Amino acid sequence: MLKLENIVAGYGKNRILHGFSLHVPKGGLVALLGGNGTGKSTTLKAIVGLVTPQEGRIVFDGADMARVPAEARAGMGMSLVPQGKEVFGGMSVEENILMGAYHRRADKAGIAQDLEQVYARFPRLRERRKVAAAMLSGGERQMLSISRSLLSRPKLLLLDEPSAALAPKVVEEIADAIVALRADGLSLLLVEQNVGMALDVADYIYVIRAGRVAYERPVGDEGVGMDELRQFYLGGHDHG
Ligand SMILES: Nc1ncnc2c1ncn2[C@@H]1O[C@H](COP(=O)(O)OP(=O)(O)OP(=O)(O)O)[C@@H](O)[C@H]1O
Repeated sequence: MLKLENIVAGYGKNRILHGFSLHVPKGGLVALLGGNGTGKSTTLKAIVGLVTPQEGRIVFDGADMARVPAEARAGMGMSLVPQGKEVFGGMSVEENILMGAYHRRADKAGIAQDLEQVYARFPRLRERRKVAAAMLSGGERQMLSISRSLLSRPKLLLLDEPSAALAPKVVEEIADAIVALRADGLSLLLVEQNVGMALDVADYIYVIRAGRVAYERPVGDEGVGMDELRQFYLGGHDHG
């Protein structure tokens, strides 16, 4: 679904990614872990086209993204749920969700169907659909951001630290929602600082450090474990 090959990217002369590679298979749930300022958000920006790589290749659903502008990438089926849980506070929950369908606003029947699906997945949003989004809790805002992305009917969902600043119980709810989306056939790239949550949901883990892959492993019986990962994640020693 998504392949990053030796991406070199940054801001002006400030290089952040130094040959970063990553693969999200169709239907896969891949987690990208790393500390503050290691290049996780920059990776997501490169994928959606907000940062242009100086070197390397991004292939999405079989197409080279080099000449595809950011606006076109959303229409091709990738959607970013940005960090920060930003919502349009003065607009209702439903109006916020519907903004995700802006590029296909003529498809009234399809949009109604997708809205129904999103409400079935997040009943709390249905209950609060008329409420101003500013009134929502952090967890509800995260659900709203995910729902807005889903209204664009993505093939690949990119999530930037969905667990940030949420209580453990709410993180569990978000994790359950992510697993359910994957069960529906969506491919997901989850950027996280919450190692436990990532290990619970992902089937493959990358750790980024200083703009490079420091560690990568499948999750599971014979794959990566919490102790091992913690050692790499917290900066024990470099790999490869
Ligand atoms: N728009 C920008 N212009 C210049 N430098 C930037 C810009 N955005 C990010 N950076 C720098 O790039 C580096 C990597 O940032 P990035 O946001 O990719 O890190 P991150 O791994 O997502 O960290 P965090 O978990 O804190 O969000 C940081 O040193 C940051 O200061």
